[in-house]
Amino acid sequence: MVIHIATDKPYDVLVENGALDRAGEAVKPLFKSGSQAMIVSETNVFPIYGERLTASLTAAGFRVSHFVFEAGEQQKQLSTVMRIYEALSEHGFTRSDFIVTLGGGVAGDMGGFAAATFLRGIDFVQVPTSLLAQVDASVGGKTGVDLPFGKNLVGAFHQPRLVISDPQTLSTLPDDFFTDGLGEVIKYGCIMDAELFGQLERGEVIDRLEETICRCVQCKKILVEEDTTDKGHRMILNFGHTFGHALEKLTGFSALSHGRAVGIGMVMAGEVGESLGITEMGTAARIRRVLESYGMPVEAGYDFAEVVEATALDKKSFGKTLNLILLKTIGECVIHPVDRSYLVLRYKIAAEQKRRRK
Ligand SMILES: NC(=O)c1ccc[n+]([C@@H]2O[C@H](COP(=O)([O-])OP(=O)(O)OC[C@H]3O[C@@H](n4cnc5c(N)ncnc54)[C@H](O)[C@@H]3O)[C@@H](O)[C@H]2O)c1
Ligand SMILES: O=C(O)C(=O)C[C@@H](O)[C@H](O)[C@H](O)COP(=O)(O)O
Ligand SMILES: [Zn+2]
Repeated sequence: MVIHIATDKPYDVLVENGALDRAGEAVKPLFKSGSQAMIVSETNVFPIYGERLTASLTAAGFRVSHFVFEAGEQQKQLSTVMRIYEALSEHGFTRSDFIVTLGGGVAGDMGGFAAATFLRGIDFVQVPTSLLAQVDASVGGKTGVDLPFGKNLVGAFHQPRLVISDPQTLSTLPDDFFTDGLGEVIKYGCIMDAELFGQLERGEVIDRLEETICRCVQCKKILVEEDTTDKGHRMILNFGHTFGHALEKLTGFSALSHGRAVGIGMVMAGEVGESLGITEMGTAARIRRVLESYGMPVEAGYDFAEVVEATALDKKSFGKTLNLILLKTIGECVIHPVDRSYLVLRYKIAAEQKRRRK
């Protein structure tokens, strides 16, 4: 299936079994013959898929090099980007050359950021290989890296020229990371696709993987086309992320992976929404149950005030006001501005009331 993303610089998302081996022919019409392509990938994925991707791009007439970094979120930082710049410089990359990111969201975000900034912007193509990257990270042009002060704090909007998603690559994805991808799938169900949420509750999505990937990309397409630079409605894609990103920061970007952190963040956002009278009662419990059914954690393990404090640099904050993404009900979202201190107070009162009711 091909999903067209009609942003200022439009592009296609190709979701197709076997697409990896057809990457060269898919990319060929987009770039001049003889251009250079650098595959930016990491130590788990490149050994499995690097050779096939290189062969396909070479057969299409491109000169192919690669940059491979140590896998993991902890490498999603500026020092790794610096090493990508070095590699691009050594190979004499010019503005007619391009990067091909191969891997999960880490390779995509960081390789995309290198592309956004090297020579003030060169093109890139995403070849996502994790569920999380196929359903979410490879689409929409958010690129960037983490800082010790917070998640994705340095970045740029830079849309890829093409996304090549091959669901067959998920056959080698470790179960734990597959589960992580489900965290973002659950998010799509929560924010705008109640039917998808129902499928998740009934345990139906794993047998319909290709359909699920396309369904999530279709949701993201709507939001990215409407609000490419994340100033308005696109912010709902951050449901669960305010608290999730805070938890990733508190755990040093190592102990808690993105999908799981977002899962806990969605439960927290559900509870906050209920305590503010915005979210239909029982919604947080539904999110909690669905996460638990896929073996995901649901408790933060931190005091609520500490988590709120760690949201200080959230990109949806304006001064002391934090734009929280809350649900009205499953499948329906609102952007709700709150004062941080009020949030802590209101949450404490609701928790106390809940404790007394028990
Ligand atoms: N830009 C966006 O819109 C966006 C959206 C969501 C998440 N993200 C970012 O994405 C990152 C998380 O992505 P992720 O979960 O893919 O993490 P990841 O890139 O670290 O990949 C997860 C793990 O799976 C391994 N892996 C990936 N594909 C594999 C395959 N096919 N076979 C074997 N191993 C494979 C990786 O080596 C890694 O160990 C976070 O940094 C998050 O902030 C970005
Ligand atoms: O594409 C978006 O918009 C998203 O918010 C998708 C999120 O799943 C993703 O984790 C994104 O990287 C969050 O970006 P941030 O800029 O809010 O850190
Ligand atoms: Zn996310």
